Amino acid sequence: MSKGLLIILSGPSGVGKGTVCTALRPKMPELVYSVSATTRSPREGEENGVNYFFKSREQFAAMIEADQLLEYAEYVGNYYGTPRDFVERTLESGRDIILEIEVQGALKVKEKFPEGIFVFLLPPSMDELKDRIRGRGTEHPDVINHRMSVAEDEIGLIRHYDYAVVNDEIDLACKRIESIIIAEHCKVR
Ligand SMILES: Nc1ncnc2c1ncn2[C@@H]1O[C@H](COP(=O)(O)OP(=O)(O)OP(=O)(O)O)[C@@H](O)[C@H]1O
Ligand SMILES: Nc1nc2c(ncn2[C@@H]2O[C@H](COP(=O)(O)O)[C@@H](O)[C@H]2O)c(=O)[nH]1
Repeated sequence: MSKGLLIILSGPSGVGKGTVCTALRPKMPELVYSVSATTRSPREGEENGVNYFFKSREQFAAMIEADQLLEYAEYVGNYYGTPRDFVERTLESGRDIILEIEVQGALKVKEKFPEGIFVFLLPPSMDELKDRIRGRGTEHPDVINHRMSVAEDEIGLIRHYDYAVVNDEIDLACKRIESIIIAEHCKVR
């Protein structure tokens, strides 16, 4: 049996990665979604094991020490990482898996899995990005400013990705990602 595809979806905070993944689920029910570990506090409505595995800094450090993370990064004051076992088992079973992660982590995945499919989600404009992250209403204004300043650097690393997808309209962005995955399955390897 051939291995599944590893799809990495990155892009600046607030561009709509989570929204696009949620919209993609009913369209691509066979696609598996990786749940990350983080030291960030849960937002209202977020559930442990569903949105993230919420960890203390000590617990996260223990996961690093035990080599349980495929990649991890510190992002705007918190740690985020991808549990390794789940990703590896999913790929071995022939299923495709998508990681929704920030850019430093994506570049670490690329070192280990250069055959991964690296997709960068772009906002229609930087003003729209700021409106989206503000409009979500989940972060303190200082954190929004910090995330926006990181966003410029993140977009500067787009050359390391295989595909750039503009998230102008959610349905269109989903279709573009769906088309990329279908095309990657048709690729002669
Ligand atoms: N195409 C779109 N048009 C308008 N609003 C959008 C679009 N996509 C997402 N949004 C809105 O933008 C906000 C941020 O989206 P979302 O939380 O999915 O971003 P994210 O990239 O996952 O952010 P983070 O990296 O911080 O987790 C949400 O309020 C969402 O409803
Ligand atoms: N390197 C990783 N980045 C991750 C992971 N899981 C999520 N993220 C990214 O962190 C930022 C902030 O997320 P938020 O939920 O606090 O808004 C965002 O870009 C996520 O995509 C991970 O496992 N590794």
